Amino acid sequence: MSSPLSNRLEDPDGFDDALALANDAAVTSWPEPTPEPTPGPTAGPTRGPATGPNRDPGSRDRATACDWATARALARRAGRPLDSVELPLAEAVRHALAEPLAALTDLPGFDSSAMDGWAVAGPGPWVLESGRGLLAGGGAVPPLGDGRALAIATGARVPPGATAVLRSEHGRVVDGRLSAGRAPANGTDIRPRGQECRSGDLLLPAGTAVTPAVLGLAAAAGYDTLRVTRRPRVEVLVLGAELLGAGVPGGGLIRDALGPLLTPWLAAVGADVVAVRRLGDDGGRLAEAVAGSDADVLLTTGGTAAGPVDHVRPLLAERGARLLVDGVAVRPGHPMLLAELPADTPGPRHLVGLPGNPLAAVSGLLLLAEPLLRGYADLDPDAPPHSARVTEAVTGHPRDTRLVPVAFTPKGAAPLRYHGPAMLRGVAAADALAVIPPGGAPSGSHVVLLRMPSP
Ligand SMILES: Nc1nc2c(c(=O)[nH]1)N[C@H]1C(S)=C(S)[C@@H](COP(=O)(O)OP(=O)(O)OC[C@H]3O[C@@H](n4cnc5c(N)ncnc54)[C@H](O)[C@@H]3O)O[C@H]1N2
Ligand code: MOO
Repeated sequence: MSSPLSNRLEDPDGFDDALALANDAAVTSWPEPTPEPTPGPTAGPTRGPATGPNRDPGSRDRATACDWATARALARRAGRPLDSVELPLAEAVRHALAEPLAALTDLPGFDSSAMDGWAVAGPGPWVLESGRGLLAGGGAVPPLGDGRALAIATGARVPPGATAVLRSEHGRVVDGRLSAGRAPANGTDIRPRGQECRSGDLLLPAGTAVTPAVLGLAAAAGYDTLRVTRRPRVEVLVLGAELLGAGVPGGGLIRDALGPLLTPWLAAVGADVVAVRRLGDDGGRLAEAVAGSDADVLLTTGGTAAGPVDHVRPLLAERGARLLVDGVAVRPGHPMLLAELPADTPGPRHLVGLPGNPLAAVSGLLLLAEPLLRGYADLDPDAPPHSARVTEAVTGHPRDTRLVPVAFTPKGAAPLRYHGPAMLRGVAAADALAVIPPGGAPSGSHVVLLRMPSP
């Protein structure tokens, strides 16, 4: 019997073990990121609008397609940071700081106890002050005289005159006198005011991604709101008369798999999805939707090839759009495109055309949509290409780069089955798409990985 991983890539429609593999998968450790190549002067947009619906899509793509890294770099360059907005902390997460975060207070704002125990003044033993002691959040505290001690809780203000805090487990109280095995050195377990920062200190530079931890720091430093770069507003136009929005498909119709996938995916890479509209195969409705959109970016699915109802390229040509990326030499996903819409008309600046085949659409998300949208949002590319060893040989395309779903395992990146362009089973279990160069990747060789965005 073959191993559960064998023949995955030779038999893309065969029995799937992707989920079983994913369930066992542990995250591997990642070598240094591979820098993204910067396209040279000849790698930029070289052509105008597409040239009509009736040419052979394969030959068109070959003539104009760029490589995957150039596509990412062009998309990244096209997405220029948007204007800034002031948002309450809770809404600022997953944005980029539009201005440096400077402390509005010293941190800590007062000398505070790092431990539960006693504030002590001078070398012991000490006379213990009576009363309940000092708690976090208490007001001004009277000075502590030399030779005296006072119970104190973690986070409470240390009284003036105290020289150290003695931890509760290091002291003993007998008849109102506190003694310690060894007297604490001056400053022990006192967090001095301003230890982490002084008011006005730069805590984080502009451009930092606002993570939950950044929100915590901002709150600690006195912020209720943050000025952040606006996230791009994206409208998704799902094309295809065969697509159902709900229910079990049948009768030649299929479920729209991309609408549900795209909203959280786009949110995860730094965009706000303002609408997902299914437009069937109606070129007129598509034209109206493009003309009437007030989003920053339009994202279409399907209709990128040269079939009778593939309206995207012809419409872009009609509108005088410029194709920044017109096909990418990857499988799946080669018909993907990125267009710049004319600046003299209001509305979206860019349109990303994802191929209709679901895995091909995921390729387009990683190569075009993600870098473009993160550029708009001023976020670093979320998934700088990493690399890992493939756990087995992966067959290559003769000329193009293959993007193959892989799961992270302790032994490296394991290619998954069901990676055909129309399939989602492989990618649903994947941590990344592995970039397989033309000709293939031998077992154990390093390949670049395009990671799935975290939810
Ligand atoms: N003569 C050629 N035909 C095709 C070529 C080619 O090189 N020469 N390339 C093929 C490749 S590769 C792809 S990818 C597709 C891209 O076509 P479109 O972007 O025009 O996509 P559609 O034709 O609209 O759909 C393709 C396929 O995907 C299904 N689909 C579409 N949208 C969805 C969705 N939201 N959820 C689930 N599935 C969807 C659709 O039903 C089709 O089966 O062109 C090939 N043709
Ligand atoms: O390249 Mo298509 O985009 O294989 O599915």
